[in-house]
Amino acid sequence: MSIDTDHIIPFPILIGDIGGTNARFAILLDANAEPKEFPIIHTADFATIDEAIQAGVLDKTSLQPRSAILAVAGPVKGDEIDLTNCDWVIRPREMIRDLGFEDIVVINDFEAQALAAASLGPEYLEKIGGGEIRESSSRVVVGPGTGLGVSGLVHARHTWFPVPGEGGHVDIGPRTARDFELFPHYETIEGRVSAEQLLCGRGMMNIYRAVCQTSGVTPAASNPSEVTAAWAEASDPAAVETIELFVTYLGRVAGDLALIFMARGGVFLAGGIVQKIIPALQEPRFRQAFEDKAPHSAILANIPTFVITHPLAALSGLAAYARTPVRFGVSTQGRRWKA
Ligand SMILES: Nc1ncnc2c1ncn2[C@@H]1O[C@H](COP(=O)(O)OP(=O)(O)OP(=O)(O)O)[C@@H](O)[C@H]1O
Repeated sequence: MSIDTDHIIPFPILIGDIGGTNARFAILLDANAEPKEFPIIHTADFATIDEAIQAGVLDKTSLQPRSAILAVAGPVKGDEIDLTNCDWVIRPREMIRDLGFEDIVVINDFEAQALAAASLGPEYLEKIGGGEIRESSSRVVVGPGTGLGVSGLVHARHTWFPVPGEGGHVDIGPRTARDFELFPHYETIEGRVSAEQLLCGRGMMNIYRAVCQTSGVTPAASNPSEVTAAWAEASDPAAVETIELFVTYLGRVAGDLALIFMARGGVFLAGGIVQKIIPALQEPRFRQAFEDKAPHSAILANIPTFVITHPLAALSGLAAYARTPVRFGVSTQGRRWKA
């Protein structure tokens, strides 16, 4: 990985977190200012990202951003960046020409989550279980959302290096007697139960259907929010078991990822779903699954786990990077365009 030595990104900087459903924007006037946030934009309301930026940001302020740092769900390759789960295509050269930017950087949304995990204060972290952060040790971010995002975060030479990967697609296997009943009922991807098959919105429904099937009950909930609502009200035993299994599997996978990165700096759970099930994560089963890693249970017991509770975590990670890019080893090679 080669690191761009040209660290200066000129202010004011537009930062944007472009998800499948929502796009969130803010402008940073300078390195010390708080980001000026704009109302969340539904991607479906605009045909192109350029129109969304024009109407949702530029028309609403007299500030003219000189640069943009955008985080997108999907791989950043070439001069035309397609977004997963949304029709927008990012064409940085056209944005420079039509919207007046001088400098555009596009990174992956999970790298932005990793930047947040490196920079958020304790007021935005809900601790689950024991262990203490070891400063300057590696960290891991795991985020069940539309898919299962994973990123490592390595500290070296006074710099945080996000390590984007496809860790959400590792295998997950049965452990308990109940797992052995359920696993044959889980929908697979080409015959495989990958972590993402269980740990995302779609994955929650996969678990729920298998629980209903093996318990001989008709599913009452038809989407993840109905499952979490029924769990919160304790109105549907299958939904309650689904969330218990969801947090157990999340603990199992988070523990594996912590071992891989030797993440003594902590494991950070990101995304909208975990924020809705914090009480379930606070019950012992999440940490039990996380620490159940013989012969290394003692190591895991000392690794802290957190839910990121910041409502705009990716944007806050981008703001930290925009303020002092030199603190972060974000490779911009092939992902930066200048006028
Ligand atoms: N109340 C809820 N409880 C559980 N899951 C939910 C709830 N609301 C939405 N979801 C699920 O969360 C997933 C979306 O996750 P998240 O909100 O983290 O967004 P994302 O993947 O970052 O995408 P985007 O940024 O495009 O909105 C979807 O699968 C959705 O069904």
